[in-house]
Amino acid sequence: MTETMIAVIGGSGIYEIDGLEDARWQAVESPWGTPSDEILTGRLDGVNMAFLPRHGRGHVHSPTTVPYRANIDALKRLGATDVISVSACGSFREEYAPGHFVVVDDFIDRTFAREKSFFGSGCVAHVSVAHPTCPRLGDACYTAAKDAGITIHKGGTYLAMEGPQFSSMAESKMYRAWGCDVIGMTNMPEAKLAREAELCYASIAMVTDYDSWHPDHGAVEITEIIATLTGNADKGREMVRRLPALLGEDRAPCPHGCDRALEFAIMTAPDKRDPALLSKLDAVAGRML
Ligand SMILES: CSC[C@H]1O[C@H](OP(=O)(O)O)[C@H](O)[C@@H]1O
Ligand SMILES: Nc1ncnc2[nH]cnc12
Repeated sequence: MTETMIAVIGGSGIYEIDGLEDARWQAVESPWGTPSDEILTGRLDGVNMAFLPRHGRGHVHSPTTVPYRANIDALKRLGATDVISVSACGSFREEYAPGHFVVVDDFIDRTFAREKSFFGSGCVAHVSVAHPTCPRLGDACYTAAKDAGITIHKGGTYLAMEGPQFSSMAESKMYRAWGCDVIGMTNMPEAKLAREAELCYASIAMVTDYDSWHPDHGAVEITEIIATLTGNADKGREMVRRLPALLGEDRAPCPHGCDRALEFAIMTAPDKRDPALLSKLDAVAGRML
């Protein structure tokens, strides 16, 4: 058994969580750069918690400039075992209405201006992201949200776009035709990096709008998104408050293998590995190096 640490990455509109015992914001240094902000740590119902505002307090980072590698590395360094991403999103389905939550279980990654891996020349690794989220963690979020009276849907494919502009109507219709359910700008490469770092990752998408495909709704307006976000953010915090009781203080190995993702992934021969890269990989892959 390992001691659980639930890390929450708060998206647009979620810059803090309340109710933590021994709460303190702490700076965590990472060889992958400076994380989006300090990390709020504490305990909730006896379980270790960490909270990181993805865009930084005051919303400093755009979806492209969020330091995804530093964020995931810093959470791993602190001892996180489970990462829950809570994000605003647009919806491609009539029944996934603004104010509803979706447990995302797959992604299409259309981002193109971000560093997507901890690995590379000098230490090459290929992890599987066939199933990019953790069903155990997603199920706990679903139960927590239901218990909090939130309308939540199980399962959805999230289209990760580069942004920062919203999609054109033609793009929106195309993503819908591809079978995508929701759209946002931040869950990639975050989910891929969490897998490389052997962290369980669940994504809860909070619907704020119908993107631009819907004939009865106009273009996405940031003012409308912000209005919906305010209500969603309170619900998101309600869901988080219920998670420690569901996940527990100690954690059995992940039945889906998220915590063993690197086991056969590293390709580079030990004598060909770059010592400088290996030293940066101490937290993410130290177990395997
Ligand atoms: C505020 S609307 C656009 C913005 O909101 C989402 O951010 P996050 O995923 O961090 O909640 C979306 O991905 C865009 O970055
Ligand atoms: N329609 C949308 N497209 C991309 N990111 C979003 N975040 C919230 N709504 C969005």
